[in-house]
Amino acid sequence: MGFLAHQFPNEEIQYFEGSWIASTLDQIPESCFFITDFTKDKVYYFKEHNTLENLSNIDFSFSHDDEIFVANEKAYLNGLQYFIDGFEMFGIEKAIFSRIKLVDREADVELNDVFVRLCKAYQKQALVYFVSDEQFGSWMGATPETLLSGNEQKMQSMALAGTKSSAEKEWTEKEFEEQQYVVDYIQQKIEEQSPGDLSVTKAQTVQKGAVYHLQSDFEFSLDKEKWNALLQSLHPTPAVCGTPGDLARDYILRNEPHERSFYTGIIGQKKSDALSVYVNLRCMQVMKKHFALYVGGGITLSSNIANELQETEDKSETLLSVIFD
Ligand SMILES: C=C(O[C@H]1C=CC=C(C(=O)O)[C@@H]1O)C(=O)O
Repeated sequence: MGFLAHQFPNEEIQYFEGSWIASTLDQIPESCFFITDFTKDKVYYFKEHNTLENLSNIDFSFSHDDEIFVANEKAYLNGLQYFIDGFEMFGIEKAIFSRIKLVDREADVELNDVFVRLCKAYQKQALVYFVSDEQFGSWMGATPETLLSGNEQKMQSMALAGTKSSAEKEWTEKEFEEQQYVVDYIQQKIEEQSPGDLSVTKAQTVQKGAVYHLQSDFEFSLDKEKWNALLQSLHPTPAVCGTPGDLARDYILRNEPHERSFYTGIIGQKKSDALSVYVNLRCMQVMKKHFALYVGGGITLSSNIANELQETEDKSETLLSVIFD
């Protein structure tokens, strides 16, 4: 049996029991909740059987600890230096490098409580979700990054990048540069679909959980027939992949020591007249004995590896603060 619980921003939590069906992004039903991995090779949509009251007393599927590779901090720093050193040779301007942070999952930490706390903490600004199935184990997250949402009147997207841990810190050129890559990419992909009236806001500082980012918002109108094409071409943006996109994608797949799985994939809901689709950030795989938190950061030639490590620690606070309430 598969499970799904979600809370879209400013909506109620909903809990379901049902089946997760393997598919492709082109073939998922017109109305469904779906999740993909980073490469979009693995796509699952949910077929609901029943609604549930909560996630208590359910026999979920969990991955075993030896199913994922976790680099320690020293290995992450060495890997990141090697990653940056290859940029010039491989023509990479920006790419995201990620790591898995493992924390113990004590037997007395109730998953239902963690999920409800996550929903309360991020009620207004994230898609909070829990998915579970024997095909992929259990995942939970609170992602603040809209990929594509809206309806036949107005569509929205978002360029979210650059991170700082406090409001007082100043942004540097590095963060403006990495966010601008995302703005340019999203703008180009939207314009390729010839929308009416595209507007893009200037980068603004926004707080998302434990960290602050630079965010630009896109608003436009687009015929429903073009939604799927835009969704396909938008992901992965340079907020989770890099520039140039194809090179960065291959570079990430060759150089990160772990599989990203659902982290930085797509997650959300399609309906016949509306879309609400996110990039899967600030998420974790719930293992038998651990929570495996996936966190990464945008790397450019001006990145400092110690600062990047700290940034992944800061981002992991979004989930850690609710696991250990
Ligand atoms: C890849 C992640 O964040 C992205 C979104 C916002 C800021 C980011 C950054 O500052 O690097 C990343 O592009 C992550 O949280 O794992």
